[in-house]
This record gives sequence, C-alpha cells and structure tokens, in this order.
Amino acid sequence: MSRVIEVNELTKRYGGKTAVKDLSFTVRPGHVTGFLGPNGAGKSTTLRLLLGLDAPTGGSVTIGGRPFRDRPRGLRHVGALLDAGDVHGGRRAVAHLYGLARGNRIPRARVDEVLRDVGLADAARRRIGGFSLGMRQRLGIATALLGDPPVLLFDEPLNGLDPEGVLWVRGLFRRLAAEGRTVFVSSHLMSEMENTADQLVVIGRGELIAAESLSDFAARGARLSVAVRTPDGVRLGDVLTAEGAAVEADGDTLTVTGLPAPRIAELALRHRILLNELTTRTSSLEEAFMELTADSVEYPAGESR
Ligand SMILES: Nc1ncnc2c1ncn2[C@@H]1O[C@H](COP(=O)(O)OP(=O)(O)OP(=O)(O)O)[C@@H](O)[C@H]1O
Repeated sequence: MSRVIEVNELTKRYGGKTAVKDLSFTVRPGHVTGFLGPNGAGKSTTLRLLLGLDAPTGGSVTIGGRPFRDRPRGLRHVGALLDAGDVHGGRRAVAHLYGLARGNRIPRARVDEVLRDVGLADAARRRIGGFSLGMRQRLGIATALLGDPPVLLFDEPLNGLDPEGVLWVRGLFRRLAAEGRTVFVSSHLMSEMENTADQLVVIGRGELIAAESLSDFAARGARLSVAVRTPDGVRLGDVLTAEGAAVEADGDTLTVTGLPAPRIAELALRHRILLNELTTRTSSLEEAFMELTADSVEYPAGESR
C-alpha cells in the first residue's frame, strides 16, 4: 500500500464559514511533516476530512490513493490522535484499548506492548478519568500506534506534555518516520515543530501558505539584519540611511537591513565612528512563520474590536 496522503483542492464550509479553501498538498512517507497554522486555520478540520469523519464540500483527500473511509479495519491503516480528551473517563486504559483492538482485529498482546511503549504500563489499570492531560496524550498516542499503521496523524500531540514528554514524543515521531511511515503532526506553534518536523505544510485561514522542507521555509523568511552597537548611533544611522539601508534604533543598538556587516564596518571607519559590536542575524523560523501567516491570524493580539 502506498503511504502517501494527497489533499486535492479540498474545501469545507460550515454554513457561511469556510474552514478550508482549495487546499492541495502531499504528505510523503519517511518524514515527519509538521502541519502548522494559527488558531482556527483549519488544521483539525483537514485532519477530520482526512479520516472521513466529515465530508468535504469540494475536492478530495486520499491516503494511499483511496479515501480512508473505504478501508476496513481502519486502525491498521491509519492511526490518529485527534482529541485526547475524547475518551470515556470511567474506563480503565487497558479496557479502552482492548475494545479498540477487538474492533480492528488486533491481537490483545499488542495492547500491553503499546502501553509499555508510551510509558503507561503502570497506569494500565487506572481509570482514564484520573489521568493528567499528559497521560491522556500518551494514551491517545498508544491508540494511534495500536494497529502498527503505516500512516499516523496527530493533532496537537505536544499539548500538555512536560519537557521530558516532549523529548520522548519527538524521538518517537522520528523513529516512526525512519521506519518508512508517514507521520503528519499538527501544531499552532513553530517552536514545537522546529525540532520535530523536517517537512512543513503551513496554512492560514483555510488556505495553503507553504508546503516545503523546514530549511526552504526558513530561507523564505530569512532576511539578514545586522545589529550594530555604537555610542554614535545618530551619526552612523544617517550615514547608513544615506547608503540605502533601513535603520531602526533601540538605545545604543541599531538594527540595520540592506547592508552587509563588512560594508557597515567600512563606512563606520571612514566616518571615524566607534563600533562596540557588529553582529549578523538571520531571522528565526518563528519569525518566518509569523511573517507569512500575519495576514491570516483570526484574532490578532491588540486588535481593537
Ligand atoms: N463544526 C463546525 N461548525 C462550524 N464552524 C466550524 C466547525 N469546525 C470548525 N469550524 C470553524 O472552522 C475554522 C477552522 O477550525 P479548525 O478547528 O479546523 O482550526 P484549527 O487550525 O484546528 O485551529 P486550532 O489550532 O484553534 O485548533 C474555525 O474558524 C472554526 O470556528
């Protein structure tokens, strides 16, 4: 079975609200692909459409060339963590997983195996209602892994995990991808994906913004700037502006774009201006993400309404 996820001109409207619009992208096996977008961008909607939990208004989604809902015994094909809170609190973790194993013809022994894999072996007989958010996430991940599926979808899996849990999940995702599986992970935080994913699909207001490698995405947003610390900021600022640079002053530090550091040093020397610091900075992935999604944030902070 092919493990490729194809999203093709996908549109989903809820009444007058368009949650996803003409969205097309491909997710390939062997990588951890991050699915990024600000709150309300349409990530959960897309994942629900992928799993056939909702019907698209237009377009299609296929996994291995077929709509997921056409597949019998789904958990063996696609494992998913959508909403970690969506489990019966009165049940014990093992009972929850045994039920799913039975319905998907998965051997019972696999339940103990995945509980061990996610670090919940000791909590197996406890009621899920008493689980912390992090434990629920681990149980959700155990559920996704239960059928040993070639394709895995995770909606905000790092939510509620402590730093040790985050490291563990990252390692797990990388292992799953290295085994040749397709791993598709949503998040609204670039900082979470930066060390987790190697490919990115970025959306805003339901539309595609980017689908590329993490390094290509970073390069798009990378504008070099140079930080210059000098006691003579006003004069240097004038000199650099006259040379065509854009200069922002903050105390004794100027942030300069449009001129490389060696040229700034040369101009400072020529005008006998002392420099205390000259540092080239690249914008971070986080900045690239903010910049590219700025127009698609639904409720920007500080907006008066
Ligand atoms: N069942 C629904 N009925 C009406 N509107 C919906 C429904 N589901 C989602 N929406 C709307 O569609 C848009 C996309 O929502 P979605 O939950 O897919 O975004 P998201 O990227 O997962 O966001 P978040 O990071 O906040 O979970 C939002 O504006 C949301 O209010």
